[in-house]
Amino acid sequence: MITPIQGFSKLTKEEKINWIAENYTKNSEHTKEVLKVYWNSDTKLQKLHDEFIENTISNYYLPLGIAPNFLINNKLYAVPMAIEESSVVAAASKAAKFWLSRGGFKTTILGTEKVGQVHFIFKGDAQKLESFFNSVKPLLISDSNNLTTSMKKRGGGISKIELRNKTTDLANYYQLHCTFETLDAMGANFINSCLEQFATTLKREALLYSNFSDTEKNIEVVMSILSNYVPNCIVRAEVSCKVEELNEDANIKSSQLAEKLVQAVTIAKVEPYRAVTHNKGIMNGIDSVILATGNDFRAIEAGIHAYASRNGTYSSLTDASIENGIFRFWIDIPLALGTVGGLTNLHPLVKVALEILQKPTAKELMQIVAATGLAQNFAALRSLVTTGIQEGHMKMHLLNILNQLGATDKEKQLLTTHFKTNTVTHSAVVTAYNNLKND
Ligand SMILES: CC(C)(COP(=O)([O-])OP(=O)([O-])OC[C@H]1O[C@@H](n2cnc3c(N)ncnc32)[C@H](O)[C@@H]1OP(=O)([O-])[O-])[C@@H](O)C(=O)NCCC(=O)NCCSC(=O)C[C@@](C)(O)CC(=O)[O-]
Ligand SMILES: NC(=O)C1=CN([C@@H]2O[C@H](COP(=O)(O)OP(=O)(O)OC[C@H]3O[C@@H](n4cnc5c(N)ncnc54)[C@H](O)[C@@H]3O)[C@@H](O)[C@H]2O)C=CC1
Repeated sequence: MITPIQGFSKLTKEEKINWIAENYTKNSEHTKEVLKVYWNSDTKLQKLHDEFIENTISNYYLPLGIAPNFLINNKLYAVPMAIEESSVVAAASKAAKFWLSRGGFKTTILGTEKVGQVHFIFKGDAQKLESFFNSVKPLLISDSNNLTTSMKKRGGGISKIELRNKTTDLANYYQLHCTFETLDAMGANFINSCLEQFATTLKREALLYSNFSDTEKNIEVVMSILSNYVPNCIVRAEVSCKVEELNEDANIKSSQLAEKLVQAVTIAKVEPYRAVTHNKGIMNGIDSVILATGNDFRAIEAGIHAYASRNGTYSSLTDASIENGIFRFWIDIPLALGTVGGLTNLHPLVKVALEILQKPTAKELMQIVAATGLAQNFAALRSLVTTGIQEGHMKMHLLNILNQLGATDKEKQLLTTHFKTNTVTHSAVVTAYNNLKND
């Protein structure tokens, strides 16, 4: 029987591995071997990775691929993508190549505002709180000067602090709703440090405020934390061309393709079941660049899905139109990204990815990520409304199936050739593999 363990965090890495392998896996020697195969032979590099998180036992690899030919605002990028799913990098590459000869992607930063909140309980007169807040506001700013000096020198810092009365949602609930400019940093640690200082000042000054009653003096701060919902940290990416330029696909007229693409987007705007999958396709592109560049994909995912629901129903992140013979396809997306801080200056592969992207600022990275998400959606929709998704996706997935079957290099070569002219399905690959084995 497995029993709980005390002090797991204090064990050495070797001891942790022994404990987990012996208690939770059938063949502990095999488990230990697998975990160790993934260690880096460079012990210094391995130690760096061990120290990124806690209780590390091994590394978890994801492939890093490249989608070339992204023309974004007339600058040519090769986009690094870290992802486990076949056909995603191919799809982004195909879409980038398609738009390369049609003017490329045009992107615009619509805002860079980050948000953080001090959530607190105040039992008393809302108007007195308002007067107190107005008197204490300069102190909130000046008490955090030591935290904000460098950011201000760079051109950023605290943009605004507002008092928000939320008592109609929850009794006695108020917020300091604060906005920040964090430039090339995602800003979580900067914002959280500022908010915790605001909370300290708020509580301290309330105790000294003579207009408050004893109850009112005791402001209860519940928590101080940034928000990952950043509807004003937004980038737009778009592509457009004459309808007749949508002319690469056999078996469909360009005008018909344009209409079907618009219909596909319209369905995803009105039907949440479809919108979720539609946006999943967009996130294939977004997450993989976020991961490759060492950004926080949980923060990005949470913020984007909240934005997709901002009108009360989960809806498409992309938009499409046909006007005056021009097909236009675009995305507005919230992205709080960093090109300094976090893992960005620590993880050697992240540094390479950022170098491949020509060492972008956070604003440039927002534009690259948005263009990749848009490209991914274009590729998926183009497949969905023409051949169906399986044709291209399964073509890319073929090697995974052959690897699962244990095919040799020679067998893979023969079967890849066979499937150039035959439809890939899981059962067709198993049959072809068995036939080859029995020959
Ligand atoms: C898969 C393709 C690209 C094949 O497309 P194809 O037309 O068979 O490709 P091709 O062999 O004619 O090559 C054309 C270009 O595609 C790219 N390409 C082609 N093959 C490769 C490869 N092996 N490695 C790298 N790049 C590749 C590459 O850019 C290449 O140009 P080249 O490099 O030759 O100058 C196409 O069918 C496609 O775009 N399909 C969409 C696939 C997709 O969206 N996958 C995501 C996973 S499915 C999903 O999760 C999302 C979804 C679909 O549910 C979202 C939604 O519902 O909206
Ligand atoms: N809810 C969330 O999303 C939370 C996320 N996090 C984590 O916080 C990390 C990101 O926090 P950050 O504060 O961005 O990183 P960080 O703590 O590494 O700080 C980055 C620092 O870089 C400095 N800097 C140098 N050059 C700069 C420039 N050009 N522009 C702006 N700053 C510059 C600034 O002092 C800035 O504070 C991520 O790892 C994230 O996962 C942490 C807590 C909560």
